[in-house]
Amino acid sequence: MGFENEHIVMLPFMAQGHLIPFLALAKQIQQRTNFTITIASTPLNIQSLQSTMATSSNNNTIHLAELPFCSTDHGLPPNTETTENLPLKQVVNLFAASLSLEAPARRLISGIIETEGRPPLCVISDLFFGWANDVADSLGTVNVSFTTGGAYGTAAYISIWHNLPHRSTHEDFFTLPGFPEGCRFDISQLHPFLRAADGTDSWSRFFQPQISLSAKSFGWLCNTVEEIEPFGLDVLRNYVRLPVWSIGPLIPREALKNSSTLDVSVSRQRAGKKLSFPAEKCLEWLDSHGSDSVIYISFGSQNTISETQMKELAIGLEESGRAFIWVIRPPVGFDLKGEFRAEWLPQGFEERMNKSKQGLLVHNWAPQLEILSHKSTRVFVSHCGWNSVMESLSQGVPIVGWPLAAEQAYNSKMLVEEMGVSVELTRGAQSKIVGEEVKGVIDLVMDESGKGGEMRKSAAVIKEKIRASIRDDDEEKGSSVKAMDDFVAVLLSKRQESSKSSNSIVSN
Ligand SMILES: O=c1ccn([C@@H]2O[C@H](COP(=O)(O)OP(=O)(O)O[C@H]3O[C@H](CO)[C@@H](O)[C@H](O)[C@H]3O)[C@@H](O)[C@H]2O)c(=O)[nH]1
Repeated sequence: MGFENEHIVMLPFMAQGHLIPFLALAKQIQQRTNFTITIASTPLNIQSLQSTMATSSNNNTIHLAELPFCSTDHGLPPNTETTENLPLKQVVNLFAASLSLEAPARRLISGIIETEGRPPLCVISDLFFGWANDVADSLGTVNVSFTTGGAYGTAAYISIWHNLPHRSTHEDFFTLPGFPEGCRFDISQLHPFLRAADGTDSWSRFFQPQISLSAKSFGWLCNTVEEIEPFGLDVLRNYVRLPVWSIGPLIPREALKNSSTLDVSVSRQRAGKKLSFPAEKCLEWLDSHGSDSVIYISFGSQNTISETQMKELAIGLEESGRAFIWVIRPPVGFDLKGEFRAEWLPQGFEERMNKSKQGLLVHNWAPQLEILSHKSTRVFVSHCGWNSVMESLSQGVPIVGWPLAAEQAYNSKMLVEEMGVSVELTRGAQSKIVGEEVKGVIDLVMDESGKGGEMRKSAAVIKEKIRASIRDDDEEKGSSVKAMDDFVAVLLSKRQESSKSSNSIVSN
């Protein structure tokens, strides 16, 4: 049986922070093995992936398949198929709606079996799609869960959902099953939805069963690197008791070379996004600033901060006198797709920043990886979404954390305590923060002789470890390359075993 004819079906959750690494994973597996990959998602996500792939080469064996989905059937606004632009309180409806993909996914895989005469080698499903285990199992294949988060953050997040540890503490902190006793988590590191969770609310009703089902998968893939998260991987492996292959970073290889700035076409090949501001202009703006002088600020694809916080962040940035690029969206409580209003910022802020060239406000979406890889970028003020973390560290850029939701607070904790590459400015969209504190943290991280210099050195070490993990030459293979090879070999030997046993059943 020719292994080159193998087929893998991928089922990503509907969010940019998941679709981007899923597509990168598909490309990596495809380039390494020549397998056929089918990524299946809802129609609008498939359209967006299609436009992404139209700009990149070498994807002739990555197929896209639509799974029928109508957002209004699930109480979501019309044409809403991702978390982007969806207020956080409605994101839970999208999670619940994702359960409706089980039946079409099953039909899709059955169709593949009919055409190819055998089941796909495996299904790779999002960690949040535990239902894919049952689909794979009943159709004669295996499901592998892919966490688009890091090991530490994922371990903390799943343990919190399983155990709801805050329900049994009266303190401001809690310990977490799976983590050593001495590793304490603060109640403020729980998003208000999680703090209110008691097992009967709509978030718990989705996460608890889906994560438990994913813990029954054949194994897990994790978008991290063995050498940068030894502790997190230990905790995760002990907790799920499954093979966990760390195959990150899922970042275009062009961004991991030692040359300088990336070509702007990379962002078009990643998100299929229409950049609201020409990417070339961002890079020109960065070119006009000195090396290591610019602060980059972004809260990912789906989070935003409050109006008061936005004003204070603006005040702090202006008073710091430092150059910055800020990817800015309407604050919490406003239509995220709507026009940006100047009243959300201090009076005359954007004009002053444009005129003095101190700051560039990019509305909605920026070419993030290109900005991070530019020599002028010095530090990233980030919500600590895992893709942002990996992108920043792969460029040796230290982080100022402002975690907002999901597992971001645990990513931030790990960046501070385990890696020493970050300081946390504040957490949540409800915290009180004043401009002076923002300025204080900026001064701290820009100071090369103190904390800022230490963070930068640690980030440079992590960058080298990330780059070494993808080394793939005759002398040496990096850990992520070995993990990917091992993952594929294990699946193929499972396939051989099952075809041997079905042959022996036939001959008996
Ligand atoms: O203006 C922008 C904003 C984002 N991005 C890209 O979009 C992705 C954003 O991903 P991430 O940083 O992980 O943030 P989220 O979109 O918030 O990601 C979700 O998914 C992640 C992976 O599971 C989780 O770690 C986060 O908590 C969760 O919110 C990254 O690749 C960015 O480069 C851009 O290119 N331009």
